[in-house]
Amino acid sequence: MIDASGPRVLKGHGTQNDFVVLPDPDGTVWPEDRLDAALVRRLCDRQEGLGADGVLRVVSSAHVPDAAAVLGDALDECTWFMDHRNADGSHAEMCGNGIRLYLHVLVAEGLLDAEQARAGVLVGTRGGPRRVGQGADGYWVDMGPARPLGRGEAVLSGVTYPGTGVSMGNPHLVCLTDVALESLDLAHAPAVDPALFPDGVNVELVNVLSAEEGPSGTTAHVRLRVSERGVGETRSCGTGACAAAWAALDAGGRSAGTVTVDVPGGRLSVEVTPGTTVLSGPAVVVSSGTLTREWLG
Ligand SMILES: N[C@@H](CCC[C@H](N)C(=O)O)C(=O)O
Repeated sequence: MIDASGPRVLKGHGTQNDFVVLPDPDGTVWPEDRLDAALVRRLCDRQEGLGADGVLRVVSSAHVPDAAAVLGDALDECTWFMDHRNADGSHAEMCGNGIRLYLHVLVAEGLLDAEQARAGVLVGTRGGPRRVGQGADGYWVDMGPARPLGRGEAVLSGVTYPGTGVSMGNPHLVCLTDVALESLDLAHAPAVDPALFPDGVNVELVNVLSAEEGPSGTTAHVRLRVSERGVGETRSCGTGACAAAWAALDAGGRSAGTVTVDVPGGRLSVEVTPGTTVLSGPAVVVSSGTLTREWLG
C-alpha cells in the first residue's frame, strides 16, 4: 500500500496559471526551512513533482514572521496570508490568479465561510493587503492602483520591443505591439535592463484589439502572452493582465475603462479606475489529496 499519510495538497488554476496549494493554517506543516526553494522547485517540476507555475501556502497571517512588516495596520484584518512562491522557489509580492484560487481553497477547505467569501475578505500578501471576493461567475480581487515605473524595453529573438514598466505590487514590463503573438518565441525570457528592474520583471507582449467609447465609458479588448519572472512562459498572469489593461488604456490617453484580456489559458476582465484596479476571473480546484511519504523522502 502507498503511504499517503503525508501533508494535504491541492492542485488548481486560474485561466490555466496553475498552482500547488499547501494548506498550513497554523504554520506547523510547512515552516520556511521545510518549504525551502528546492522543495518548491520539486513540487512545481512537471516530471518529478505535481507540476505547477507556483506554490501557494495557505497560512494564517499570525504565523508568518514578516507579515506585520508588509501588512502594517491591516494585519489584524488579514486573518489569512497568501504565501506565494514562483516555480523557481523565489517569493513574489502578488499573484492575481493565485489569490482567486486561494479564496476558493479557503472555502473548499472549510477555513472560510462561503458568505464571508461572497462579501469579500482582506488577504495578506507580500505586496500588502488585497480584498478578494466571490462573484456571480468567478472571483474578483481589488489590486490597488497600477503604479508606472517608467519606460523600458524587452529584447526577444534580437528584436527590441519598447514597453512601459508597471507595478501591481510586483513588477511588469508591458510591451504593446502589432506583431502576431503566435510568432513570438518565449522559450527564453526576454532580455531587459537590470538597472530598471533590479528584482527582475514579468514581461507582457500585448496586442490591443480594440478600444472604444460607449455609453458606460471606455471598453477595450487586448490579448497577451507573458514571460513570468521565476517561471518562464505561463498561460496566464493576473497581475500581468492588470498591468496590460492599464498600459493599453494609458496609451490611448485614458485613466479608466473596462478591459477584456485574452490570455492563452482563457479570459480575464479588468476594471481600471484612477484609484484602483479590479481583476475578475475563474478559479478551479482540479484535485485534492496528500503527498506520499515516498515522494517526500
Ligand atoms: N502569475 C501571477 C504572478 C506570479 C508572480 C510573478 N511571477 C512574479 O514573480 O512577480 C499572477 O497571476 O499575477
